Amino acid sequence: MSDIPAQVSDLMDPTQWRAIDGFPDADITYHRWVARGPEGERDLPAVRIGFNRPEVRNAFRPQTVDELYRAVDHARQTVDVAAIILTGNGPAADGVHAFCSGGDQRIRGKDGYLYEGSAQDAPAYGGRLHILEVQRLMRTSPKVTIAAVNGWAAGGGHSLHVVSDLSIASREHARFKQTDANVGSFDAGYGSALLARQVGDKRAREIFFLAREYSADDAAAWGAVNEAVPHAELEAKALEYAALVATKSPQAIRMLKFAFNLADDGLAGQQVFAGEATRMAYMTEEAQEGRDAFLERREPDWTRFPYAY
Ligand SMILES: CC(C)(COP(=O)(O)OP(=O)(O)OC[C@H]1O[C@@H](n2cnc3c(N)ncnc32)[C@H](O)[C@@H]1OP(=O)(O)O)[C@@H](O)C(=O)NCCC(=O)NCCSC(=O)c1cc(O)c2ccccc2c1O
Repeated sequence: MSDIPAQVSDLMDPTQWRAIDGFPDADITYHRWVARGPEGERDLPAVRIGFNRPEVRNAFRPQTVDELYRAVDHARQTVDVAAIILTGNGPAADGVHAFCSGGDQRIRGKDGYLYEGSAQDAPAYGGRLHILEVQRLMRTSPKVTIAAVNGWAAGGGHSLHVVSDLSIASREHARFKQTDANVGSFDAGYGSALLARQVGDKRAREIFFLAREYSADDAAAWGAVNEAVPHAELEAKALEYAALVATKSPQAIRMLKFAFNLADDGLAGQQVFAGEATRMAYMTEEAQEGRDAFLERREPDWTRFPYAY
């Protein structure tokens, strides 16, 4: 039985989680959902990733993004994980809750976000904008990402909820504000284009151009989040979603996720979808006949396989 981890957030019930080896609590926390009982401990099919910088409304700096990428990729490669819950730890000392407030403006250099100690003008230390790599990984990972928006979702944090497959918002504390244009930034990729798909073009332009603050109920009414729930129920609801996803066929879920992404992701989306189609084809006797014929140095015998109509 693993140790019960520290309670990293008001909503996290530590008895339901175990820390994941190799991921010490730092700018993010990363936990595996578990069931503990008299018979011992059993892993359950979800992980929880929490932004862990509540003092800056969970803004991300380059090392946060590195840790986030590594955790999302670890979850991607963990075959008994169906869903990733992405949320923010907190609240901060002033009692304010945050999901994520985007790039940390204090360490923004002239060409991106800087690692601690990096000299702005040294050529080896360019600024980073690699939250976009995390967004791409979230799209190409077969795991369903569920944003549990517990507080402020602003700027690049707003975009992370937009890119998530599903979003649930705390009715009391979730606040949505797309501040990119306030600070001379713009997510001109998924953060704006997918938002327009979700809420409609005029509303998406309003959200970006006016940078006003919106509530969980606004977001639910517009289809930007799946549900607004009482704050105390937010993580339980996210786990309920994850558990439901895990009752479905893994193959069907990944084909559906990649099918939803395909048109918007162009040829890159087609490639991801097609990769899974190839995996299914490899499982057929027909494809195996091709492999076997090559290895046995004979002509393949396709006569058993019809030209289906
Ligand atoms: C999120 C807020 C609306 C919350 O307002 P509130 O009044 O509750 O809190 P404060 O403003 O007082 O903040 C408390 C405390 O936290 C610090 N802080 C908050 N957000 C950040 C931040 N993003 N960076 C650094 N510090 C932050 C704040 O300074 C206070 O500190 P004190 O020491 O004074 O106590 C409000 O905080 C807010 O509007 N935050 C900024 C949101 C924002 O503009 N984010 C950046 C948008 S740009 C972006 O995220 C982005 C990143 C990328 O990497 C991209 C890559 C490629 C394309 C686009 C990208 C992109 O757009």
